[in-house]
Amino acid sequence: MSARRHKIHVPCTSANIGPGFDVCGIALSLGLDLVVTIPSSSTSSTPSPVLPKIIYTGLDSDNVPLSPYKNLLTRVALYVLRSHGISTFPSGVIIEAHNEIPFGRGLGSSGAAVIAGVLLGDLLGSLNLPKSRLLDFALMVERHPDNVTAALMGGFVGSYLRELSPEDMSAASIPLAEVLPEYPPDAGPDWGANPPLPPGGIGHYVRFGWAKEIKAIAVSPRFELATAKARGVLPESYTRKDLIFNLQRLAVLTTALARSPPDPDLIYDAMGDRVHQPYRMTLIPGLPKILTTLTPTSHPGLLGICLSGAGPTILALATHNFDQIAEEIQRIFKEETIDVDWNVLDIDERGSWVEELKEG
Ligand SMILES: Nc1ncnc2c1ncn2[C@@H]1O[C@H](COP(=O)(O)OP(=O)(O)OP(=O)(O)O)[C@@H](O)[C@H]1O
Ligand SMILES: N[C@@H](CCO)C(=O)O
Repeated sequence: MSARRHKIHVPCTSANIGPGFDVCGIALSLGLDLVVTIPSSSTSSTPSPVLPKIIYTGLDSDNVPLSPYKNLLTRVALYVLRSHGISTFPSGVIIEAHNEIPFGRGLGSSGAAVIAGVLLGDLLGSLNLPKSRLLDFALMVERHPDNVTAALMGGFVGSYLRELSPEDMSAASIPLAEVLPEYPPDAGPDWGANPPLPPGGIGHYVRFGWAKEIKAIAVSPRFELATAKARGVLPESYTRKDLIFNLQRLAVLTTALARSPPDPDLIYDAMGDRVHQPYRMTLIPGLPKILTTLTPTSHPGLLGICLSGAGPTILALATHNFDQIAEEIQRIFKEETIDVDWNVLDIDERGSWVEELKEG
C-alpha cells in the first residue's frame, strides 16, 4: 500500500531569559522530530478507522503514553482536527517520534509537543493553516506564549496575548479540559461535541536580533520540576519597585543581545530578575549560589545567567569558555548532591518546519 511520509521538526526553547517572564523565548538546537506516515487511501470517514500507532525513541521515551487519546502530541492534533469538524484521526497513521528535549527541565518540552501536535493536526487534516493561525491553537493549550511562539517561529522572540473582545474572550476562555478532554479508550468518531475554533490573532510577537557569537549553555539537573508547580510558588502581585527593575532590564536586554560584539557588562545585569527567580529558589537547590558566583569577571566569555523557563535548567549565555562555565555550574549543583547534563546549544533561527519525505 502506498503512503505519504512527512517529517515535522520542532526546536526546544528557553523562556524568560531573566527579566522577560512569560514574554521572551529563544529556540535552541535540540529538537523533537516526528516522521508521520499516512496511507494514501486513509480518510477519517473510514467506517472503523484504525487509530494512529505511536512509536517513541530518544529522551524520556519510556515515560510517554502511547495511546493517541492520552499522548499530548496526538491529543493536541485531535483538538485541531475536531475544531475543524473532523472528528477523528485518518485511519492507519504511523507516528515515529524522536525526542532530544528532556521533560520537565525548563527546555520547553511541553511547548514543543504542543507545537508538534498542532502541526500534526494541520498535516492530518490537510488544513494548510498559516503559522499565525497555528499559534492560536497552540495558545489555547499552553496559555503563556513564550515557549510556543519561539518554538514555532524560531530565533529570539518577544510575545504578548492580545486583549480580546468580549465575544472572542468567551471563545478563548473555554476550559483546557474541553480543549484536551479525557477521552475514554473507546472514543469513536461520534464521541463528544467538537470544540469551537479559537479566535484569530490571540498572540502577537516580534523577532529580536541575536549576535552570532552568542551560544547558550544549558545545564540540566537530573530531576523534573513541573511547570505548574514552579508557577504555583509565584505571588499574585508585585511591588512597583520590582516591576520597574524587570522592565528596565528587559528593555535593554532585547537590544543588547543583538549587538555584535556583545557587551558583558550591559547584558549580565540586564539578565537580572525579581519576578520569578527569587521565588523559585526554594525549588532549585544551588540556584542562589549559581546566580551570584559566576560573573563575566570570574568567568570570561560569560554574558549572563538565568533560570531557563520554569527551571530547573540553568541557561548561561556566553561567547567562549563554554566548558569552564558549564563545569562551574555542575560543581555548584554537585555540592547539593545534584547530578546534571549539559549542552552547548546554538540558536535555531528557522523554528518549526514540516517537509514531505521523498522515497529513496
Ligand atoms: N514529546 C512529548 N510527547 C508527549 N508528551 C510530552 C512530550 N514532551 C513533554 N511532554 C509532556 O509535558 C510534560 C512536561 O511539561 P512541563 O511544562 O512540566 O515541562 P517543560 O515543558 O519541559 O518545561 P518548561 O515549560 O519550563 O520549559 C512531560 O512530563 C510530558 O507529560
Ligand atoms: N514563562 C513560563 C515558562 C515555563 O514554561 C514560566 O516561567 O513559568
